[in-house]
Amino acid sequence: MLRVENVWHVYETGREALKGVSFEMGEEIVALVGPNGSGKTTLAKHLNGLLKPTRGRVTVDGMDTREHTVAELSTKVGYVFQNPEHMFFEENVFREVAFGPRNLGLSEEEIEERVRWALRAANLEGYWERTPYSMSGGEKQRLAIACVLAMKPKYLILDEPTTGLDARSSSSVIDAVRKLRSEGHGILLITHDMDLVLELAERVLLLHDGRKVFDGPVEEFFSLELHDFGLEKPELLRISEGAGVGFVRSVRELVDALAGGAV
Ligand SMILES: Nc1ncnc2c1ncn2[C@@H]1O[C@H](COP(=O)(O)OP(=O)(O)OP(=O)(O)O)[C@@H](O)[C@H]1O
Repeated sequence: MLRVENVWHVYETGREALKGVSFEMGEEIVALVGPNGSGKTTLAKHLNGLLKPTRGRVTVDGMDTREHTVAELSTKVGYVFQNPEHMFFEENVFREVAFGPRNLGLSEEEIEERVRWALRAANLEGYWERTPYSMSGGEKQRLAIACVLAMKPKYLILDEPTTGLDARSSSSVIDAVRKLRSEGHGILLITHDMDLVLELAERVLLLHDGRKVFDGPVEEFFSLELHDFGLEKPELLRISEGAGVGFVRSVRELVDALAGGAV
């Protein structure tokens, strides 16, 4: 369980980026949303100890982040940053994914097993010899996920994992996230993409000016006045509501609902 208890974060500039945020998450897909500057990144960085609370407490499966190093916490919480291409420096995918486990001092056999597993989970089987810089945006995004997964973290933080990707690449990333969820990982998705929230999230956490203003199911989130938070309802929902169908999560559900209504 990731547990955030009444966390305040004040940067050296005096900026109060988090003002008493509390939440918990387990093995689920939670979308962390909110306007620019609302505190999403600041909150996410508390979950793997990159930032420590000014006040309050953060625990990762009972480990207080103040009492553990980022290296220790990174085996529990993996953070995939935005624009991951700047992360790669090895000559091939195998070496890139093996880098983290190698630093853990694991045997060559165990390293290879982890790389194999991580590449499979990220839908990158058969990419061992590829050079990271020759890969597409979607492949790089999945490679970044594989690198973090090879540390076998229980929880994953994904920062805008589909931004800038075409539909096909996005859906590979989405498939990879679903697969991880079904294998017992908890995933925190930081995003401005409301279509992605609708498609993938099980729960939504909305921040506004450093405060948690909503924490609940996706359907309830989309019934909020999202304009007040600089967010837009997905087109799919606007169409389904216009058609009198109500809440749907995919084009397929919309079509089924319309077909059902017509019978
Ligand atoms: N290192 C820092 N020093 C001082 N202030 C910071 C620092 N990092 C972030 N802030 C401020 O803290 C507030 C929250 O920033 P944060 O990056 O957490 O927001 P965000 O919701 O992730 O925004 P975005 O959607 O733009 O990525 C903002 O006002 C930001 O300017």
